Formats: sequence, structure tokens, C-alpha cells
Amino acid sequence: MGDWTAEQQAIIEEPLCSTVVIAAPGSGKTSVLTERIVHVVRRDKIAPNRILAVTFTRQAAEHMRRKLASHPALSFRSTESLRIGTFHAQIFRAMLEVRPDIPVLLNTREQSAYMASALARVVGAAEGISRWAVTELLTEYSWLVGRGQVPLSRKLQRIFRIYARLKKKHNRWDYDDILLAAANAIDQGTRLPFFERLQYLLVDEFQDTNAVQWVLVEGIHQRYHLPVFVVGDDDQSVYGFRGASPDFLQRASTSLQGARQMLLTRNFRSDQSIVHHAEQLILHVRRRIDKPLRAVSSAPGLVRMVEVEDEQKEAHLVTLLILQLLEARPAKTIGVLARTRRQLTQAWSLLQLAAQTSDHNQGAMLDRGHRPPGALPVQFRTFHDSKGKEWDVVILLDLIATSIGRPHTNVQETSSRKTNCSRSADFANDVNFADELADDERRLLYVAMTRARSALIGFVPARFGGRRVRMTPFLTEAQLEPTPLNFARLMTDVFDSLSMHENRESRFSVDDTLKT
Ligand SMILES: Nc1ncnc2c1ncn2[C@@H]1O[C@H](COP(=O)(O)OP(=O)(O)OP(=O)(O)O)[C@@H](O)[C@H]1O
Repeated sequence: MGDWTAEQQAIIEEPLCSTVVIAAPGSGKTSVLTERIVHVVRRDKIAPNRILAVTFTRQAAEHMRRKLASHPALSFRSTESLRIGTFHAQIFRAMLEVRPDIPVLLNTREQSAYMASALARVVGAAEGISRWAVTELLTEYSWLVGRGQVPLSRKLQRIFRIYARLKKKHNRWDYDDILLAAANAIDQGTRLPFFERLQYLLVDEFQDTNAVQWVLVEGIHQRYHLPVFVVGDDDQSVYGFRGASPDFLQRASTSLQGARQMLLTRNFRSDQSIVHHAEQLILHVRRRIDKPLRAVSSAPGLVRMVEVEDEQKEAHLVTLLILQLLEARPAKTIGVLARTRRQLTQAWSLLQLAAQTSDHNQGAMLDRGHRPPGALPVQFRTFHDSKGKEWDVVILLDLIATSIGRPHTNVQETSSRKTNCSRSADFANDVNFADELADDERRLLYVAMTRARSALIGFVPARFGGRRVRMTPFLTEAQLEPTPLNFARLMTDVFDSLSMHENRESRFSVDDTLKT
């Protein structure tokens, strides 16, 4: 990596107090957070085992640990002593110290089995329980727990009561129980020595925090007088369906005592036009922290939306595009992104078919399942799964109104949440529920768009599933208009954008740059 910019350096060198960093996509937030840890160990002489850094996924925690392990200024022993892990795992450890009889945690399979059994008792097993229904119920359950609410639908109340009873009967907990138990412990003034030993708490991806997690962070901060460093991007908050809300990032600046809010605005990842169109889209989100977004790269980049007849034609073109790219520029990476797993699986099957029949005779290239290991040049991901990743070329599938811009919840769920939301203090005299969901969807497309380094190509089928469809209105918001396909021209433009990205200059001035 190059030199730190002035805004990055200022955050790394902040005095040891609470800090709230609002970071744009590609602004190096994880790099800054890890460098901050090194800094407090070296300058503030904080023992590594008194620092806790939490993230929301195991993958992100592993990424952070690897980054720190390869840092030249940290010894192997220091890295090993740092406490790094997921929110749930660390809270579980803290609770285990005071409650050694803590119930065994349900794994995902067991959790689904408990919920399926609760559902079967309410609706009758004869109706057949789909995996999808169980997943939706678990999501709904977690969403409500995360917001401290109960469902209004009697049916859901019964299902969730039976699920809770089953857990109690078998003396088992799920992940939500850990957080609730810890929040209650803090509320009731129970001593948690795990937190007493800490001197610094860092939380990455703070926009993914839900209400219970926020109560915990705030409670730990107040009770143990712990300075907290949080970093996140409210514009990348895409787990609203699980109860996460960008509001907590906004709230952190005022609730954490003496907290300073700092911005990371320079995007190191994407070329100019990609940043420009992504920003046009995100400006339509109703409630967000106002911040500039600037591309460091001087390369123009390519953003092209293409009209196609239907999903078969789309798959055929995507295959050709991938094959030509891999042939001409094998070192470049490609991300193929779709809104839902179902769309991705369908596209994947069509792509395999198209690859087998392609003139290039390179069908085997695509024969990797849609979740290949990280090293492969072509990856297939949902918009959600693309978070935190980057590729040279990003291809967005099915940019149509029925799939992007429409909330992906079933009617019953939506009505249950709507009623709950309208009663919630968070949402009082605020934007309505439909707007909230539309903003979630906008942020999701924004995340997908900002994964591209040099080229962003979107496909807009005119027919989908045999029906005429409209393009997503979000493209107009992003100031993008699909054009008829000229494949040869598209490929030339993609190759040009890749070359210009390689020869790009950084647009931050010498004054803005500081040597590490
Ligand atoms: N000062 C810098 N000079 C050069 N490159 C940088 C600098 N800071 C960050 N980068 C690069 O910018 C890219 C984006 O960084 P990173 O993935 O940490 O961003 P992020 O803020 O976590 O992004 P996102 O939130 O979009 O996932 C990386 O390739 C990283 O190496």
C-alpha cells in the first residue's frame, strides 16, 4: 500500500479517547483500523491483551488478524495476545467467565430444526415446511430480538414462543440469547471481569450493528469507562432485514463520551465514473451522514448499462465477456453479482450452458460452482456477499424493477414488521417503512457498484421469466441509461479502462500525503 493520506494519518494518531470514523467505500477503513491498533500498542503502551477488536463476521475477523500478523511493527507474541473476534464470540467469552454453566449454543442446523418444529406445531406438519420458510422465520425472530420487539401476528407469537420453549427445555441458547444475557447483565450491574481488563474497544463495520449490539457497546463504554473506536459506513448498511440500522453509527458520535467524528472520504479502489454514478445513487437515500466521496484515481473508468432481450441472452453475453477477458487479460479479476441467490444460481446454470456451447471451447473455465475460493479470477456473489470485496471488472445482472428496488420480504412478514416499526421509537415521526426498505435496497446496489475498480457493466433484460419487465428506477437515480449492445465496442472500452487504471495517477496532493 502507498503512503497514508492526511485524513487516514489523523485517525491513526488520535489520542486514546472515543472516535467515530465514517468511512466511504474503498477508503481503507480496515487498514486504518489495524494501523490504529499498532499505534496504540506502540505509542500508548497499551498491552495487546487489553485491546478488543470486534467485527460481525468470522471472515472479517480472520482478515483483520492476518493483516496484523503480517505487520512489521508487531511481534508474533503481541499479535497472538490481541483479542480479535466476532461480536458474538467475544460476548460469549465474557459471559462464560461469570456463568460457567452457560447453555450450549445451537448450531445453524439445530436452530433450523427447532424453528421448523415450532412452525410445524402451529401450521401442522402436513403443509410441508420449506427450508426457505424456516430461514425467513429465523431472520424475523432475530430482527425482532435485535430491536427488542415482539411480533404482532398471533401466529408468529405462537411460533416464537414454542421456539423459545424448545430452547429452554433442552437448555440451549442461540446467538441472540448471548447478546440479550450480556445486555441484561450490564443493565443489572453484574460485574463482567472480561471488560474490566480491557483498555480499548474497536468495532469494525459498525453500520451492521443492531439495537441489542448498540446497547451493549454503549453499556460497556459507560460502565467500564472504556474508550471505543468505531468505524463504519452508513451508506453500506445492508442488513436492515436482520435489525441492523445505520442510525447507531449516527448515534455513536453523540452517545460515546467525548467522541470525535472523523471522515475517510477518499476512495482508493474505483475510477472516477464509478465513484460518480455510485454517489448519484446514494444521494437519494433519505437519511444519511453527509460526506463527500472522492476518487483518488485519475482514470475515467467505465460504467456501461446494456439492454438485452432476456436472461438467456444476458447469460450468453456475460459468458462471452468473461471468456474474452480471461483470454486477453488473465491477471484481472471479475465479479458477477446478482441481487438474490436464486438469480445467481439461475445465471450460473445458464452461464455453464452458454460456456459449453461457446466457440471458445473453454466451458471448463466456468465449472467451479458459484462460490469459488478467493484466488480464482471469476467470482459469483450476491450483492450482500460482495461486501468488503473488490474486482477489476464488476458485472451486475438483472437490473430490473421487480428484483432491485423491491423489498425481498413476504407479505405477512412485511406487515408484521411494518406494524412493529410504526410503534418503535426509532421510527417515530420518521420516514415510512416502505421508504426505509427502498433505502436498504439503494444501499445494496451502492455496495455492489462500489466493488468495481475499472469497469462496471450492468445488464437490463427486457423480459425476465417470460414476462416483460422494467429497468430498476435506481439506474435513473444513478444517472445511468441502458443502451443497445455493441459487443465489440463494449470489449474495447473495457480493455481501455483496464489499461487506463494501470496507468492512473493518484489525485491526492503531496500535502495530503504523509509517509508511514
Ligand atoms: N493510503 C493508501 N494508499 C494506497 N492504497 C490505499 C490506501 N488506503 C487504502 N488503500 C487501498 O484501497 C483499497 C480499499 O481498501 P479497503 O478494502 O481497506 O477499503 P474499505 O474502506 O474497507 O472498503 P469497503 O468499505 O468498500 O469494503 C485497498 O486495495 C487498499 O489497499
